[in-house]
Amino acid sequence: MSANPDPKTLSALGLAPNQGALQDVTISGISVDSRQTAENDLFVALAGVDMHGGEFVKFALRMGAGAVLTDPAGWEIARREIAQIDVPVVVVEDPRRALALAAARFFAAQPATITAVTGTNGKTSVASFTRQIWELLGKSAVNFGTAGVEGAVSAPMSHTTPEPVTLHRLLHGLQGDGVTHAAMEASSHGLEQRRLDGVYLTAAAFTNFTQDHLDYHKTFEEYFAAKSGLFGRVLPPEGTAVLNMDDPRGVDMRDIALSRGQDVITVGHENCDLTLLNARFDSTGQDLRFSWRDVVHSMRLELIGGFQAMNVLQAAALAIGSGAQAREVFQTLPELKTVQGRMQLAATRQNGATVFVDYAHTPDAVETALRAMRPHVLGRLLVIIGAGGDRDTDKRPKMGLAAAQNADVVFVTDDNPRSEDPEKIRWAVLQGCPEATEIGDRAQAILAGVDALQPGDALLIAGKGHETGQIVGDDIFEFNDAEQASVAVAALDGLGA
Ligand SMILES: CC(=O)N[C@H]1[C@@H](OP(=O)(O)OP(=O)(O)OC[C@H]2O[C@@H](n3ccc(=O)[nH]c3=O)[C@H](O)[C@@H]2O)O[C@H](CO)[C@@H](O)[C@@H]1O[C@H](C)C(=O)N[C@@H](C)C(=O)N[C@H](CCC(=O)O)C(=O)O
Ligand SMILES: Nc1ncnc2c1ncn2[C@@H]1O[C@H](COP(=O)(O)OP(=O)(O)OP(=O)(O)O)[C@@H](O)[C@H]1O
Ligand SMILES: N[C@H](CCC[C@H](N)C(=O)O)C(=O)O
Ligand SMILES: [Mg+2]
Repeated sequence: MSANPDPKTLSALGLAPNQGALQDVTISGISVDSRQTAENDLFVALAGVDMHGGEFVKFALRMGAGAVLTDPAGWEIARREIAQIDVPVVVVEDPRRALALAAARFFAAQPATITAVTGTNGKTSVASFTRQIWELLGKSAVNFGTAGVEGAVSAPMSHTTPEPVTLHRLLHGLQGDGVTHAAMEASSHGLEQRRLDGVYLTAAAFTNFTQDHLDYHKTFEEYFAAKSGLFGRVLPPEGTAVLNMDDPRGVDMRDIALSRGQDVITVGHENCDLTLLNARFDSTGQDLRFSWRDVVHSMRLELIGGFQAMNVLQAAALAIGSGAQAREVFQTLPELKTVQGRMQLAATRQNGATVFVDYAHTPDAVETALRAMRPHVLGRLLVIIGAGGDRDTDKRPKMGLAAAQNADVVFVTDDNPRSEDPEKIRWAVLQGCPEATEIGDRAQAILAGVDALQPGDALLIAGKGHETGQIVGDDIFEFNDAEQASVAVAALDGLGA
């Protein structure tokens, strides 16, 4: 998947040199980092958070760069530092967008059907459900984002939304592998930096908007503006916008989508195209009653948590908006599996009590996960929590409090103590939940939690989700919550359990 496609001219990439040597040249690759620039690459000098890529033009040229793309500030810096630039230079106001469009043209091929989802929470879940629906309809499909590439192709990824060269190399490779359908996550960083502007989307979804990433976006409005770019800029007018109208910002997104001439599918609890009318929860899932443009359907979901139903309906709407038949899409829903490490049913005791694993590692997430579980549980709700070392210390007692307020029984244990003294971290968590049982060893805590389960009870093991290691000092010990839950159930109920 890593090979570059055939070399192309700047003009074929939509780039016209206006500085340096004013001639069209053929480039063999595109690079945004001088350290990774190869002979005849187009080097793209971008404004960074700390420095400007313009400072590295001289190094990129030494590496053999065949052309440069930058903004006026980058050009100023480069010109100051380099006596004469003999390669063509393209100076534009928005080089990130020019890069995204050029990368799309350079790699040329993309799967025919691509959807993107933005929102503070639920992106990975909606993308995974969309891919699963397509697979159940017989398509060759992937989703990609925080959890890497999953589905017809598996690969790790370092970003939720990769920068354009990595993104289009991936899409080109997927198309070559016969993948026809891809569901991607659009992070607010990715949208702000125009990383996906060259992707041809058939449909795009908005899940919700709450506080996050204010370190990068500075204000709520900037953060919203980044997200709304998915509909205002990236999704073409012939695309379908799938919007969660339960979120107050859904109305703003709808105005933007309609002003661009996009089709809109609204999703929510009242008066929407796809309306969630009712849900009945039980120990392993929920029965949904929903309407699609006034026709009522009912369907079983083997998923825990009211918010998962909304994620599933948004995924269904993305599949419909990309051309699938609604009735066929709805028939796949009972087959959907939860996303790894997110409200994942990890084990069931012989007495019927259940054990779930979730990635909740903030006070808000602990509360959300426990509240979502409550209607599924006839008996008591037990939780195991811990807080990471070398991370926000302020959240520790708050996580303890969220656990105490929303669960009936709390165990406090270790979760990646890293360089810190684990006892001190547990002590801080316990300030919020003084009644909790403290068991430092995570495997022992899981065993104790599972042992305490009576018929009708459920246990949530929070914090590590899909993680496969426990970080202690500089060591990483193999550890997986779901695996440990199964081990504990087998030990207590016998191996056949
Ligand atoms: C905050 C942010 O998004 N930063 C991105 C940004 O880097 P930057 O602005 O800090 O770059 P810089 O270090 O100041 O350097 C400026 C430019 O000079 C170049 N350079 C630098 C040094 C050198 O020797 N030669 C050289 O050419 C750099 O490649 C860069 O283009 O531009 C780089 C190139 O496009 C990105 O790799 C980098 O992502 C960094 C790695 C990152 O971690 N981003 C995270 C925050 C991110 O995008 N996260 C979201 C998900 C968030 C979430 O939902 O949790 C994601 O989609 O993954
Ligand atoms: N629709 C939703 N509304 C509220 N909370 C949700 C929703 N979907 C998921 N969550 C919560 O958010 C957590 C992360 O879910 P998910 O990974 O799907 O989100 P994400 O947007 O991809 O997050 P990230 O930005 O970290 O990649 C889940 O463990 C769950 O507790
Ligand atoms: N990626 C996040 C999540 C950590 C989850 C939890 N297991 C922890 O180690 O705190 C972090 O590194 O802060
Ligand atoms: Mg994600």
